[in-house]
Amino acid sequence: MIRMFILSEVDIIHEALVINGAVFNDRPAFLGIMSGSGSKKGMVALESGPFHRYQRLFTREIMRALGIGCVKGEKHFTKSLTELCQHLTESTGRPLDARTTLSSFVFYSFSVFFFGNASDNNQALIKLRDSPTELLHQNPAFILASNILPKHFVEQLMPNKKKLTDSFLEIFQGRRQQQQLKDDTWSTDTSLDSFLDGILAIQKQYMNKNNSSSSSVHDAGNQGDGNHSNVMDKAAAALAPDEHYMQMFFDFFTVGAETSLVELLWVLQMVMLYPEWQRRIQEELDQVVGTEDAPSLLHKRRLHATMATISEVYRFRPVAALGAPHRVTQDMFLRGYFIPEGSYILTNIYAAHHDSKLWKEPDTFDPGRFLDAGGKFKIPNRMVTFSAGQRSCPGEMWTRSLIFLYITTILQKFTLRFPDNEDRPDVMGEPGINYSPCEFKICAVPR
Ligand code: HEM
Repeated sequence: MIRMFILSEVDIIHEALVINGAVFNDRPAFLGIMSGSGSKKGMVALESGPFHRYQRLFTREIMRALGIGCVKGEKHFTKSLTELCQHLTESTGRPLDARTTLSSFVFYSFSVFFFGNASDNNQALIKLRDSPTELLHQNPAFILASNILPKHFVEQLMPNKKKLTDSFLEIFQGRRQQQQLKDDTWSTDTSLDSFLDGILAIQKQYMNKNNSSSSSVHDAGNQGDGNHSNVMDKAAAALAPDEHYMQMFFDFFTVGAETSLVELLWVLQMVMLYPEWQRRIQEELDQVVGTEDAPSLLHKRRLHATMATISEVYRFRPVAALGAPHRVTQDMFLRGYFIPEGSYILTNIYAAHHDSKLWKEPDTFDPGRFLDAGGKFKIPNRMVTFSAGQRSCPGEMWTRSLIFLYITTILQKFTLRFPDNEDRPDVMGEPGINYSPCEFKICAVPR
């Protein structure tokens, strides 16, 4: 019998995933079956240990080199934001389905970040952009079936996965051919265009190991321990084949693009349900950014109501409400409870964010809780929207940039309203693998 424990308070989540991370950060095997990867490929279902550490290290290094979370990384969003504003302008205030409208732009931002311009001519990715749900959506029954059916049946149930990973491989190999023409000094230190370029640099570093004594993934992971470097080298060797990277791309796409889209939809819905906060955001955008310049991450520190509203949505409606399952690698006591080896752990992020010991009136949407008496934004430190510890979300900075830039760019130019004569969506949303808002329509009225 496998036991499952659900952690529902921020301190306990922290104690398990951060302080006792070595024991609490493995994944249950069923996740590998669900993602079609097994526990030795990709990132989401990967067993804990050196492979996982190595992937996290180079992911962090590539994100840093791409400037994700800083002004340098804003370029990944520019084109999709311009096209979105054009689309909203052309809609002339007519009701638009929020999900259908936003999804293609968010998925496009995602593919630009991942593949740069290399994605522009790939048919499968163009299709993904045009109808993302068609490619990524899987029947929920599949999740149950994947636990009991043999692997080749599961693959037949996931035809979209094959389409997607084939297109990733095509882009990957095409780009590698182009990059092979470049000289050997090309690495993650040089300016990268996309996550894909970062992966190619990592592969090249591995192949040219003798030249990799300057800043490299191996150095980044080496904390003065010769054995550590050795272990990382072995992990690099095991992960060198392309198929590992294809599964990693697949994991990032399926986990990342949908979750960030859904969180963005929550933010939009909340500013429409609470127009007083929408007005406050617009007023401060007018003061701080004006109407001519594009909002930038540099403005974050001066956009207090904006930051407070986004943070309150992260608290109030965390899209990954139950996190992702963990597996315990040895017998353990946590707060007096005995947790046997092999137990599954879920983090109830929703409950942690609605804990009345930490939050006054937790079921009320109130961005004001993140503002001090002078109206300045107070950085929240009791939230786990992106989880915590070695398995915490590697896409956090990308998502935070996306949501900030989308909300500020849209509200600088448009006022969002529900269509007249239509019921407001239920703020409780819809439960599911992702905690999503109910369907709603947007009227974007130019300001
Ligand atoms: C609002 C958007 C997002 C939220 C709320 C979110 C939240 C989370 C949470 C709660 C986890 C589970 C962590 C754990 O197991 O303890 C997770 C894992 C993960 N997320 Fe995100 N995520 C978001 C967007 C993204 C994006 C954009 C990407 C990709 C760029 C991404 C990639 C991943 C991956 C690969 C994992 C597995 C990490 C591992 O097992 O080491 N996520 N995310």
